[in-house]
Amino acid sequence: MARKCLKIVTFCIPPVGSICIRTTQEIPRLDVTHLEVTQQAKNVDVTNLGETTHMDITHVEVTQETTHVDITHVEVTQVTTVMDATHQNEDKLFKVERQRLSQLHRRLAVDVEFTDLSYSVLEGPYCKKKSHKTILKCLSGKFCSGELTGIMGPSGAGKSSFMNILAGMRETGMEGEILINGQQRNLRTFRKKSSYITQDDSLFPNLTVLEAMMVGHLQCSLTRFCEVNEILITLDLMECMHTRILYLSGGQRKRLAVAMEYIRNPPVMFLDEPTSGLDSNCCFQVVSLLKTLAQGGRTIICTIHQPSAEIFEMFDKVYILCQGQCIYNGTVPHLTTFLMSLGLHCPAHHNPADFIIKVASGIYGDMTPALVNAVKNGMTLESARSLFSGPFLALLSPFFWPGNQNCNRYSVILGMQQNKNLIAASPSTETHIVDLVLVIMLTLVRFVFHIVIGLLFGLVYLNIGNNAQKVSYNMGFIFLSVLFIVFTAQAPTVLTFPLEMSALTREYLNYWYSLKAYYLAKTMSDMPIQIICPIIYCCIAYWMTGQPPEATRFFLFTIILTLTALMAQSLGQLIGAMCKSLLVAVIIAPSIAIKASIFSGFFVSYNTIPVYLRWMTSDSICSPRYSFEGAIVSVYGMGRPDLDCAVEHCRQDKAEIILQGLDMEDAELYLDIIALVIIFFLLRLATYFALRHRLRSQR
Ligand SMILES: Nc1ncnc2c1ncn2[C@@H]1O[C@H](COP(=O)(O)OP(=O)(O)OP(=O)(O)O)[C@@H](O)[C@H]1O
Repeated sequence: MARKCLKIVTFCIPPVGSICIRTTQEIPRLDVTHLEVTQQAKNVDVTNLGETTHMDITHVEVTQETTHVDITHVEVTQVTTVMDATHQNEDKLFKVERQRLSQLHRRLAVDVEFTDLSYSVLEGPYCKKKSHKTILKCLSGKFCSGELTGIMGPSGAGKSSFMNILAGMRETGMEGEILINGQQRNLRTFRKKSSYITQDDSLFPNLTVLEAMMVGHLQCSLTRFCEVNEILITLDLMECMHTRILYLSGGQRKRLAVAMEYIRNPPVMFLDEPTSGLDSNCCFQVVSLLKTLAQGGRTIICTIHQPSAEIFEMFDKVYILCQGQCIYNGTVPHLTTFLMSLGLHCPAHHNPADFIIKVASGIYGDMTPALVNAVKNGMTLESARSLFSGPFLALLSPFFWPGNQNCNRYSVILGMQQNKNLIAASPSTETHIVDLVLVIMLTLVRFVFHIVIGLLFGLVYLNIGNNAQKVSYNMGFIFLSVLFIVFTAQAPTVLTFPLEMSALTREYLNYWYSLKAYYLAKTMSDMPIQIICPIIYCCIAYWMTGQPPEATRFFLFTIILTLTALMAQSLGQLIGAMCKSLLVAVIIAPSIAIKASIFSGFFVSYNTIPVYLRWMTSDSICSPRYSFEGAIVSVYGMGRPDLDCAVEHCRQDKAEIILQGLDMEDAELYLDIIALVIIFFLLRLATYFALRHRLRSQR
């Protein structure tokens, strides 16, 4: 057992509670076997200026009554003698994690400083005048690189709002200053440097863990694969590497969300309650991962609800909120000291994290004004410093408060790392292609459905296409074909954006990709199915129902139905993009299609429609009027010869007469095609802007 003499510069002994010892040199994890102190103390906590050090002190002897002494040395032994098995395992795990993750490249150090930060929102019923509600009040502080900072506070204290403001997710209603590395925050640049992991860890459910990790890198290089492997091993996700996200447990999803951001390697990470819903072991894993990331020089800021004492100790700094105000901003070990200075004594063996939440919740009376004042008067970090009076300690004081030092230290170490390629090439095309492959079953169902309905219509309307006595049935077939294509193309796409909105918001606001890239990918990946399905349907139904056996007519009929599918798909996307509620989108979409069908020209001719409603036939861009007209003209127009008729003086054997009956004798097919193409592009454009507006309004 190696014995070592360490120079301890000082330690303070509060009347009750923990003892804080600080050393001048960097030491590895050590166990102190014997330490003479001057007053009874139950909990002993030792920290130093170097790498995090926890000393387990086995014996504390009280020899004299004083509250403040200088100690010149203390006897220590190397690690492992006192630690129990659990501690040993955790320590080992932590070291392995650190070793693994340290192999991944480091990023630029980013310190986030904020001064007099306030945030207010407008609230009140929709119909009445809204009033201002102040959620955050004059918050100031600095979160440094290399630190794991926890934002704590009772429910409704403003933790999430604070994180949203800091991360740049919200701007409206914000006042105050946010500095990044001492410079005014440029939101766009900062968002590229940071990532935000929301509470609901919105992930694309159909990807496997490995696919989710590989997204964004079109070349699946060996290095990339190794990096991903390392992270998955570290996060204990190897076993579920090929499991779809849909089936992951809550803890696995949380770890994957962190891992996915980690692979981007941003210098700043915000996490909204990363441990919510996790068991203690998972919480430990997640927080120790965050600690490791912080030790790699990143700025890690997360909100956390009542952590266990073990997890609480892992935070370098805590920022505690109560009613939107800061009631503590400092290191974990000093929290009890700070509270004591205000007469709040954390009971022995009591978790300080629980204690402060109880204090903030008013269990010990309304302490908020006193705490807020104490923070404003600099008593968080400063308060404990005041215990170390004397010129000698004043000289050494910069060494005692590693928070400030860390900022500089990591800045120096990491400042040389250039932030070259933070944003991955647009991953969305890949995401959606992978997504598409994964929903192959759904695609197959759609293909099969088009074949089955094509056959069904073909059998029901078998060979009626050239029968003059069954013209009305044939028109029914054409109208039903348009309606079938509209519904099958529109229904799945209505759900697309409402279902993906949270994942899209997270990834877009984290600058994984641009909205253009996402939207283009979405459009491109869906398009082949929307084109192939109508073609399959037409190949079956057109010929079975005995429509004119001419390649041109078949070709034009198919084009009209394909354009109809694309238009309906775009309309579905627009409805989905505009509706915040999935339920509303699902109700609105078929209602619009039904409304449009009335004016399609099948149920009622243009001249029969009341004048004041005629605008709906042409101006309503979602109307299948052009589709129906185009399909009818491709079948009955373009100088079609007379139809077969079994009776003499048949009135429906002339194609022109059929068209006249529908007020379509002057209809031009090319105009219908052009109209459908224009509507398609307009709807796509409108969808893009609707999405953009929705994403921007999230800020
Ligand atoms: N847009 C808003 N309009 C009105 N009130 C709001 C709005 N956003 C937040 N609040 C209010 O601000 C307060 C702080 O909310 P916030 O979600 O930040 O709290 P929190 O500390 O994260 O709570 P929890 O721990 O329960 O998630 C709450 O009282 C909440 O009702």
